[in-house]
Amino acid sequence: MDCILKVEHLTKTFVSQGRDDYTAVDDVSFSMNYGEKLAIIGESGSGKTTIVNMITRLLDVTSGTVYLDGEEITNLSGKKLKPVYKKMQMVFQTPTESFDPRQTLGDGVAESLINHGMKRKEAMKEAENLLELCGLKKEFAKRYPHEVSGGQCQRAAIARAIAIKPKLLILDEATSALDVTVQKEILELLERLREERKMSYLFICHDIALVQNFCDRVLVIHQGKIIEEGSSDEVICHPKEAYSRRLIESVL
Ligand SMILES: Nc1ncnc2c1ncn2[C@@H]1O[C@H](COP(=O)(O)OP(=O)(O)OP(=O)(O)O)[C@@H](O)[C@H]1O
Repeated sequence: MDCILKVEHLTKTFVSQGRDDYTAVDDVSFSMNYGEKLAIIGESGSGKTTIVNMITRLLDVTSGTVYLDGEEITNLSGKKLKPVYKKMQMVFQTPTESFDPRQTLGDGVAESLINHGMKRKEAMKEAENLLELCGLKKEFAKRYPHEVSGGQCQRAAIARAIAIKPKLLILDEATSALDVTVQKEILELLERLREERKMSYLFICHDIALVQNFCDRVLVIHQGKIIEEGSSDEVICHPKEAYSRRLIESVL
């Protein structure tokens, strides 16, 4: 298989007592090539995070199939997910919340290396190197999450996500909280890592300019369905669907 990620007929229906069933994701299929930068755009509530949560196995699928690097991962759980998370990592919007406040950033980055078999001393050294690679001085390894800025914490979150050399990074609004300069630096860092490590990026993003400048391809989601897909330039400059046009006009 020549794609890092392939999802087929992915569907999620939320069933809660006393409420009507709600299908948040409805028969979504797409694939991503190695080294590709794909964006999913859609208004709030359209199902983007639900798709990501199913891909990352934070949420069970109602139906459909997920393949990562040629292997089906749809129903894996527990220990079987360890090799999956070696290939796929996530970066979220609020990095401060994803680090343990009682641990230094160095400990946070080293943790995943230790979990994957590296000795602690070696992992701490590697954590410093990773922080440096992500544009933070080694000293930041000794700082706690509340002692750094949002942008610095996001760099540390990227350092942690790339520590075990994943092939796919999923970024859910990962640069939304950052100012334009920091955002630009982080995107440059991601591009460098992509070239060096052939990584693929799945972006969940409201920032159309970022999608156009950074991503190769875009999926437009409306009410849980893909309603349009194509190259970033095609979809953003010449959307075919009225919904895509409205969405793009509303955020530009
Ligand atoms: N656990 C749940 N139970 C019931 N409905 C849910 C649950 N989680 C999400 N939903 C609903 O599913 C729909 C899709 O939500 P989702 O979080 O995937 O949207 P989104 O596109 O990521 O939105 P945003 O851009 O605001 O993060 C929403 O209508 C949401 O209310």
